Amino acid sequence: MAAALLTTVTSVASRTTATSVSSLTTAASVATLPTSNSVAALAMEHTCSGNVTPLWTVTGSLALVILALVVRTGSLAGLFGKLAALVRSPRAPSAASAPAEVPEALLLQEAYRAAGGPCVALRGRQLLVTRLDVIHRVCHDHGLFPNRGLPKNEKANPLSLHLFSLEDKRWSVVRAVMSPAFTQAKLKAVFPLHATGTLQNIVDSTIGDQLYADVEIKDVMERFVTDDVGRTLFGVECRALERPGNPMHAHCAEAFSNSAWWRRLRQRLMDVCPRVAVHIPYRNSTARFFQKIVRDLRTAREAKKSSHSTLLDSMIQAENEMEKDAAQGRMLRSVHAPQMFATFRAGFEATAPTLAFALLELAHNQDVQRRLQEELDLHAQQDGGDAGEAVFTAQSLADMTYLDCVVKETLRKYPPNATLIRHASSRCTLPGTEGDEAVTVEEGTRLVVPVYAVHHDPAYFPEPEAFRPERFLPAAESRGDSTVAPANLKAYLPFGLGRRHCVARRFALQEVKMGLAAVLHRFHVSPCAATPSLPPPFLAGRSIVLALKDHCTLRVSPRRPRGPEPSSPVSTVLNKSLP
Ligand code: HEM
Repeated sequence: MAAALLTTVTSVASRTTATSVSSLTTAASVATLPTSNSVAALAMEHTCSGNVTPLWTVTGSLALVILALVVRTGSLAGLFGKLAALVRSPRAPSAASAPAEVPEALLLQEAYRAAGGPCVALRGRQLLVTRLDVIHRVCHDHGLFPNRGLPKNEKANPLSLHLFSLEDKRWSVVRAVMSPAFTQAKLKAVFPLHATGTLQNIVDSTIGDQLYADVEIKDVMERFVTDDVGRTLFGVECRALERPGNPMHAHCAEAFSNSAWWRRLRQRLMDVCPRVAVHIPYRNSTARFFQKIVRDLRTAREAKKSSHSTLLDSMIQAENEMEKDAAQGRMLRSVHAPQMFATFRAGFEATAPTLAFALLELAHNQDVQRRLQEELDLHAQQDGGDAGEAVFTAQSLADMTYLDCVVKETLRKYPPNATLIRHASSRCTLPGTEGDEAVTVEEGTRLVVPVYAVHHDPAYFPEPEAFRPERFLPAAESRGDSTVAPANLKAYLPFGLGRRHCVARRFALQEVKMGLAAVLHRFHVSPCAATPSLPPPFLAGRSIVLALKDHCTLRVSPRRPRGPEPSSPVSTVLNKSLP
């Protein structure tokens, strides 16, 4: 079945474009390279890999860009100044390792620390919101700050129609359709489908007969979440764990990478001239890839070959219910592929890094790892099996307090979405507090919430650079450990706030816990010569996502004898369409 789906997905790509197979190979080869951009950068920088964009579109767009820059800078000299700045930019390839390369989260942290009031003006029409009460006010005021206001061009990039960038009415319709897919009941139903058995087997086979193996854990986790999201949310087997370079994984990796020059140019132009930047055409084999998969899945679902109700089922059902409102039905139909793409990419950009950061910390903090493994062993026994398989029920996962603390502490120290963004829909005033003057916010201003800086503020989380899961223990279980004061928990924002908070929060937590439990119940992790020290270097660039700059290699050794291989619980619904 693995090979079958792989062939399907490849054939989807190969029918799409003559060059897409080789482009997938290229994409596969960058799958383990440092990445950049974000779920949100989906909106800022919707990237697609694949076939070569016609020369005339590139030329035309460049001419347009140059013209717009001349207009904007006022003169040719000004334009050359801007271009020189672009070339000197820390993100230009020639300056890839320039010392000036600072991740955005750290730049915002500097501004946050230096701030004297509740807001600090940033470049362009942006305000950094630094005070907690103002942050909460902004994020909860859906009337004044309903959207993120991210630049987009839906025509040039059909994948941009995902929930993160949708606005107003379209956002509320799609959000209402997606939310029920992440209820407690739905998550319980998909519980047995998590790809944890495959994850254990892959690590196992990497170690083979040796005592240990040095494993690039970031790549393994990216492939795990690709398989996991495929199974649990879409009912498909992606087999990314078994087949590195699998097209689904490759498309996500390529979309997340910053390797193409035109993508870097577009990204730089977003700073200077966003309205022009969004007109630089996108390559869209990734869009066609996801559109084709959605079509195939739709056909399979209609023929009732589905094994369980998926996120896509919810979307199709909602679309069918919109018969009375044809325009809305059409709108929903047009957003299936973007949601699917964004869902896979969110796993890639948020869930997988969380797993990698957690394992990196646990490798460096052996006492924390030991305590967590004691808890895992205890619950595995209670669940009736300790033969080397991670046997956890939904209930035992919910009962593991220390696992919960480890995940919370990981997300505090390394919030994958290191910045929240809101866009002022009209002119308004944020009332001053604690003696500060009120701040007037002009319509169209972007409000920036520096989550990373808040999470590292010792006023809320003492010794913020220490990895101390105990700080999140419930008071009754803290055994004298100092825990976060309830008032300071308002500073904990890994999934955002208000009506635009992460729609998949519960699912993401379940997936991270399942992944961690699977690895640590069976294996022990420790640092090796190639392991990054703490804090690890972060990827630089204009991105709201906090990502590891380099590989994350850890020494992994088995804790006990290995168990039998589990079989797949998911019917491969794409199977019939395979050659
Ligand atoms: C550890 C994993 C994850 C973290 C820490 C995370 C965090 C976030 C954050 C901070 C936001 C912005 C919230 C705001 O602006 O207030 C967000 C939005 C979003 N996330 Fe997640 N996320 C994670 C995983 C996922 C996954 C796996 C999915 C998809 C299945 C997902 C789908 C989304 C969507 C669609 C939005 C936009 C929501 C909207 O605008 O209505 N996230 N996420």
